[in-house]
Amino acid sequence: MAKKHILIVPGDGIGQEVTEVGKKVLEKIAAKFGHDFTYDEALIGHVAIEATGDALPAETLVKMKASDAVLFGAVGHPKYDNDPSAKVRPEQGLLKMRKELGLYANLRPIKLFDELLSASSIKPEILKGADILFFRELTGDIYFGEKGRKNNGDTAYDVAEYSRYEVERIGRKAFEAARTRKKHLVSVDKANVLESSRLWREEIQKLALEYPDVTVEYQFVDATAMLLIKDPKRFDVVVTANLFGDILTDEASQIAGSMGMLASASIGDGTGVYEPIHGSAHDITGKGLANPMASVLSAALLLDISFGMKAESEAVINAVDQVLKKGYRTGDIADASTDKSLILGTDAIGEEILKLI
Ligand SMILES: NC(=O)c1ccc[n+]([C@@H]2O[C@H](COP(=O)([O-])OP(=O)(O)OC[C@H]3O[C@@H](n4cnc5c(N)ncnc54)[C@H](O)[C@@H]3O)[C@@H](O)[C@H]2O)c1
Ligand SMILES: CC(C)[C@H](C(=O)O)[C@@H](O)C(=O)O
Ligand SMILES: [Mg+2]
Repeated sequence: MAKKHILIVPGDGIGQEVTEVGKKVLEKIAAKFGHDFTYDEALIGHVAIEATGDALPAETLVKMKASDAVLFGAVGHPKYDNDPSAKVRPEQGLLKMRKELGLYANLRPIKLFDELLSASSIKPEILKGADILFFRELTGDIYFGEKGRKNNGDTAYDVAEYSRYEVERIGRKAFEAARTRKKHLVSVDKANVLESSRLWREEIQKLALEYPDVTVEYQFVDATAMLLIKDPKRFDVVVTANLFGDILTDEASQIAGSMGMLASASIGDGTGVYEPIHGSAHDITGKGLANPMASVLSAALLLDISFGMKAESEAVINAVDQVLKKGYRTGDIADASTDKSLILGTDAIGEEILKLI
């Protein structure tokens, strides 16, 4: 029996809807395996701005640091997306959280459940067996460099910056993971153009000497974008910078069938944060249509990585697999062959998952 304190941070839009299902899954696991999980909740994003004027209130950060793990939903609101001049924005809360908690490694597993082979727009024979683990650097790059306007506001800039230390620590995590998998690592950069990428490549090359058992392939990001779709099975572990990782993993979500299937773990030296890779999806908010599996699978990563609970984590993944095997789908992973009566909403498919844990 383990005692753990989990902070639930649903955020905005469908973040609220899917995180509720993720939390229920954690409650079910605690009941089934006899753990004592306690929960608290905190604000981030648009809902936090509305309540406090701040996208990451100090109280939320204090609660995050005091918890054993955080289950996070999403942030964002169309009000800000369509107003580039807004000074306070929901996404600032997410970025500040990552920086303040030192969450430099974002693990994004791209795992295709066999049942979803036909849900992807990529041909099944190209997809079958695809299984990729992305290591996206999360606290550096153009996201956190100097930014501003000059020339009376007519020119804008964002600086992409990496230190050797930042590349080395994410690189090491990726090499260690590659060792436990197929011993093949792809490092993605734009070293033919960017100085920060040239430093990235130098550091990965240095690390490679320490991991002679791992084969390293260096790719330029534009080629990776193409190869992911052409031949996803050629990838096993991928390590890349913050911005490239953001873009490539949304693309790679199509290998898994939908954004609604992709979970992630943001880890560093302190509390880990577990978050779907998708956003607040205001086009479907409030309609009960969101696929909660990314949140459920994020809860599985939380159990495995932060709590070392392998059996519990597998029980969650297995429940998702069984629900898919039974033919249940949310709209985003349904296809022309899906029996309409098996297309469920967020809560209903959540209930099916809970029944199988
Ligand atoms: N980690 C985060 O909090 C995060 C991530 C991405 C985007 N955002 C924010 O979210 C807002 C919307 O951004 P966007 O539209 O570019 O990206 P999005 O991920 O919210 O949505 C992209 C598309 O995928 C669909 N989708 C996403 N998750 C789904 C799910 N679980 N089930 C079914 N369909 C799903 C949406 O309906 C939409 O059509 C923006 O404000 C953006 O800044 C936040
Ligand atoms: C909302 C945004 C700041 C965020 C990012 O770019 O990191 C999102 O796209 C993600 O992938 O978590
Ligand atoms: Mg993203």
